[in-house]
Amino acid sequence: MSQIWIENGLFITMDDAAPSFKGHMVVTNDRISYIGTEAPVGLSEAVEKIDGSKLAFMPGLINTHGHAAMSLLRGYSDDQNLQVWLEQKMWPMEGKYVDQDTRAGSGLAIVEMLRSGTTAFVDMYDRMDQVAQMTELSGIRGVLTRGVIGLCPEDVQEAKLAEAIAFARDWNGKADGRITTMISPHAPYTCPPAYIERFVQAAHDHNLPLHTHMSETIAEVEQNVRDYGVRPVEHLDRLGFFSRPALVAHAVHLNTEEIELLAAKGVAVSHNPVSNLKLASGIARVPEMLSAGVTVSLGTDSVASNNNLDLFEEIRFSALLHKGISGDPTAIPAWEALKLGTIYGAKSIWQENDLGSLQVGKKADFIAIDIEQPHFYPQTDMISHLVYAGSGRDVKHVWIDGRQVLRNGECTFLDEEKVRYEAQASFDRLLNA
Ligand SMILES: N[C@@H](CCSC[C@H]1O[C@@H](n2cnc3c(=O)[nH]cnc32)[C@H](O)[C@@H]1O)C(=O)O
Ligand SMILES: [Zn+2]
Repeated sequence: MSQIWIENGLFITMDDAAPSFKGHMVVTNDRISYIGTEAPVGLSEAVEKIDGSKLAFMPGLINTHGHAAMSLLRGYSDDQNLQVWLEQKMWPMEGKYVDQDTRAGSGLAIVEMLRSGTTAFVDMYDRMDQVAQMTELSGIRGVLTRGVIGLCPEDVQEAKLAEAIAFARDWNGKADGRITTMISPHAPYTCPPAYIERFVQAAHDHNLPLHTHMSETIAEVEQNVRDYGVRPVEHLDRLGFFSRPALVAHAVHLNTEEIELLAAKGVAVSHNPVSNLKLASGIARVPEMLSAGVTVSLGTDSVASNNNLDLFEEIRFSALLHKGISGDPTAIPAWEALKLGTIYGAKSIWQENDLGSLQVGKKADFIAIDIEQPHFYPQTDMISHLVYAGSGRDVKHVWIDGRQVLRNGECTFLDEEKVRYEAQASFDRLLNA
């Protein structure tokens, strides 16, 4: 049995019953076994004590949409809209990837995520065995899925679907349960309807959730109406997509009926504010979705459209952006913004019983923030400070499943120098390939 005792820390729990307090937390093996203001009793003699007096602790952040391996393409194409960026810039480069590139790119992304306090990430890409292996090695938690673009001949479609199913089946529950999987047609505009139906069927057959990009741009919505006579939400609904647990990324352009339908069907939305701003896609109607009862969480999308994986930025953007465009300063208050990055993230990946808050019985996925810095003074409302003044660079330690995966800002299971070297080598090769 291993035990950790965090002494005299400031805990931001994400539990409405006790949002924040000075106190103690005990982790026994991979779960939180005690949290409270009083010192714990009856601990094992071998307990590892951690002085929490200069730190704030909170649940690890959950990034509910991204493409880790695209970290190699950071800064490769800025200041373009989605269509040009994807078709003329990303896809040609991605077409040159070999296994080592996906491995190098996802390694780089994982280091960046751990260093900025993300403990679980959703990843949609191909060559997913590489991503899964890096996930396993690094200690991070992943919800992984082989995304499929279906604009290809039928035999290639068959092979990709088979690969997506095989990956999801092989890796679900692996890495001590840190890896779970989903089934993902890339988007309604890159997969024909009959093909999407096969993903839905596979999700039913193998009891897996579904993930996709949806209603990201006005052009996408218009094209969907032109091609299929309905907007993307109704289109996916007709194809049975929402008959399974589903997580959709973006959902920027929704009308009120669509928001109500997503709420009624229990569809989770990954809001990617920075990527949506950078690609000029628009601003999702998050306050309306939240008041309609839609589960909304936060994603970075890839760094090729962000250009970093610091989820504290999405938290702050969601707190600011929706005030700005609604003219309502109470839109998405600090506590709600933090929930988007934590407990709502856990709900979006169907793991709210295990993740997203510091509560007894939950998995010990938590982060420690160095609050002895000027931007956290005066030390008053740390929830406000974390949202409006903090950043991922303030994260000092990270634990996942009770294992320390980041110590003093450095990954414990990955060789960061090697990761940076390999990312550069891959990029240099891709550029000249
Ligand atoms: N190459 C794969 C599909 C990969 S899924 C992930 C894809 O999503 C793309 N992507 C990244 N960000 C976005 C976004 O915001 N909207 C739509 N697609 C995106 C990315 O370029 C990548 O091609 C195949 O064999 O079918
Ligand atoms: Zn995406």
